[in-house]
Amino acid sequence: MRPIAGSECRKAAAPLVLRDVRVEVRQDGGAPLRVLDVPALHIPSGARIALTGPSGAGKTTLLHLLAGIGRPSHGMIRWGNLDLAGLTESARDRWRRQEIGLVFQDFHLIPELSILDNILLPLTFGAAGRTREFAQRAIALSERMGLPNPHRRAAVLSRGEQQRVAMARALLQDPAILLADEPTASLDAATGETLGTLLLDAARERGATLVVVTHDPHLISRLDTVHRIESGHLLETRP
Ligand SMILES: Nc1ncnc2c1ncn2[C@@H]1O[C@H](COP(=O)(O)OP(=O)(O)OP(=O)(O)O)[C@@H](O)[C@H]1O
Repeated sequence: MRPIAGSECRKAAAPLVLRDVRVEVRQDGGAPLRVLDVPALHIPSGARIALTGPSGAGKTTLLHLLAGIGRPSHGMIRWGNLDLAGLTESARDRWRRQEIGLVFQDFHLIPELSILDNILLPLTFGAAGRTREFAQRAIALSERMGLPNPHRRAAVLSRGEQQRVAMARALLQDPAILLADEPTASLDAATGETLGTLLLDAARERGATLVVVTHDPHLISRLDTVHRIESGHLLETRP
């Protein structure tokens, strides 16, 4: 497939290193409950990684830490020289807008807005501004994702179409790191395979690091490395 114009001038992703990362939560003033324990994790630049494991194991918690959404209770998270866990919330938000394309588990679309406006949504919060170039890029991404008329409202889209919008939005600013939470969940097999291919192609064309939370065996088989999490513990790695 044809790369989207403008994607040739991207930055390379930095490698990711986690050490002694723990997340503890407190509910109703009770004792802290450990929901994630990652003694060590290294994700090289441009790697394509699956995070898998049972429901409630801590996969989304880990993915959000990699995106700088929340901070660990303990430990170190570094992207290259950047100490992500040491940044303030606003600095992490800025960093995420510049470096990360994130596909949330439940899409995070605004139903009243069009496909196009949903794809352009990240510009509302960042410094980049909604330029003609970004609008053209959003239309190109929408076509690339196989979406219908970009002026249709998100409210009328199927789940597969919503997922395509979420993926186009994640690619808008040509991120060096792509993170996706269950991108093929609750889609039929054919749609899941198509969206998996779009995601893998997008990562490959950019040389982006790709981390995917998934239970989908077919998608897992197409990624380079599989990390399994159970009850908050990062257990095994399959190259
Ligand atoms: N802020 C929080 N407060 C209380 N519990 C939390 C919090 N964040 C995560 N948890 C708990 O941590 C555990 C891991 O949640 P997480 O969403 O990371 O699991 P998951 O592996 O992504 O699950 P699923 O596959 O069902 O999406 C769950 O038991 C969840 O309830």
